[in-house]
Amino acid sequence: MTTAPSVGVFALQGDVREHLQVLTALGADAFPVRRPAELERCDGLVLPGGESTTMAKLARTFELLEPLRERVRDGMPTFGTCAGMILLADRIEGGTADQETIGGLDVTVRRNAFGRQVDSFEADLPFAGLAEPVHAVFIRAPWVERTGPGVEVLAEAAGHPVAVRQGHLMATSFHPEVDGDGRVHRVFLGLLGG
Ligand SMILES: NC(=O)CC[C@H](N)C(=O)O
Repeated sequence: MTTAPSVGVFALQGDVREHLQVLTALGADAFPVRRPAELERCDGLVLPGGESTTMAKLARTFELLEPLRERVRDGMPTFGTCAGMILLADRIEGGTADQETIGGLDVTVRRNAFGRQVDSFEADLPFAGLAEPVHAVFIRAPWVERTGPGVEVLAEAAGHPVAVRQGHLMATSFHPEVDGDGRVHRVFLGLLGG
């Protein structure tokens, strides 16, 4: 690509720094997003892992929720990881009664799906379009319970989708930012049109 794409990382809560590092290493102009003006600068956005109910509440408080919904609806490439996957989902199971999302991704996501016994685990998963498996780190992770017709499954674990794509939207249940392997982020940057 001729100029580096501007890629924001939602930064009101969650593991922001690791995403910024991976995106920067891949040549993106990566920066934290806490305000609507910062969101306006974004060619693409990452919604990191964290706590999805807290992230949604803070987005509402800081007047980012509606602008986020608008940008996602208007086609901004957006990548949600773990809690970020929950935020992108149109439907949640196991959420709190009043839990809001940004939405846009036609999936039903189950929060904390892998159960208490396996709070966190790691697995090497085949990932559509990548020659070698991805080392996936799951931390109190969701899985995708149901997908709409336009949703492509990129990876699965325990018989459920854990990475999906629908047009300009992409989401993983796991944390591709923690082991320094930039391949999944590179797939996302490919959605920015380069
Ligand atoms: N690592 C994570 O992002 C965990 C997500 C968290 N369990 C939630 O429901 O928001």
